[in-house]
Amino acid sequence: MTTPAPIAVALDAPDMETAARWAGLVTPHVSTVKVGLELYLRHGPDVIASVRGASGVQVFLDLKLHDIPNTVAAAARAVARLKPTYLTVHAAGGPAMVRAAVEAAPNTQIAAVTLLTSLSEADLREIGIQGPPADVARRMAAVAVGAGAQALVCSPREVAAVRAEVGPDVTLITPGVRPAGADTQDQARVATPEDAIAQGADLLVIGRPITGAPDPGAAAAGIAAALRRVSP
Ligand SMILES: O=C(O)c1cc(=O)[nH]c(=O)n1[C@@H]1O[C@H](COP(=O)(O)O)[C@@H](O)[C@H]1O
Repeated sequence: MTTPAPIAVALDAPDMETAARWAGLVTPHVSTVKVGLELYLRHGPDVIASVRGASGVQVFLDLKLHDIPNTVAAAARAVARLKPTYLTVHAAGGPAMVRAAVEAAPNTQIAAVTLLTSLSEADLREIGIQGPPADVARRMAAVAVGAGAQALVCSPREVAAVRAEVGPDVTLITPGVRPAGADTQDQARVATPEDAIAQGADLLVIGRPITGAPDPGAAAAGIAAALRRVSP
């Protein structure tokens, strides 16, 4: 039995049955499954037990909390009892907000999202964020880690810059991952799974390239095998 690959499969499904089926198919091959807004807003906490099953797979709860510190602390406390391995917040909420989440969920790694992978450089200019994405991601990363975040979410294009900023002890998580030749869909700053690992990512978030495949289990196994070839 090979070790599961450092992949979090984004279970962006319309219903719990589909999510649980995908989780069952990919779980032998990957370390983690991710529950996001669509599933959590539809089904609430029940979805966590459903995708976790009996497998012991790690659960990543991606709610991207972003509000005043008091509200984020209360929300983080409310989901901490579900024991997710990771919980996302937006780094742009600022240091007091990130710290509030960290303190409210001491047994969960708070993963601060630096800069959404769907934003292009033109989008960033339009919303008034100046400078190359790597510089912006580094600044966000430094603030979030200074506030106690144990993990960061960034594009694989910026993961090397973020690693240089925060050092080896922070878990770097990269969505915006597409196998060579795959459709990028609404993702703007992407790289292949092999490149993301080579640039220093610890955990790759991959959704539609796996869940949209005719056989999600085989797709996950294929990407896991490709990763083992670059990082045995
Ligand atoms: O926090 C995230 O997981 C996240 C941050 C980010 O910057 N970009 C991003 O795509 N994600 C999530 O990662 C997943 C990517 O899914 P695919 O584009 O289908 O591979 C989705 O569930 C997104 O919500």
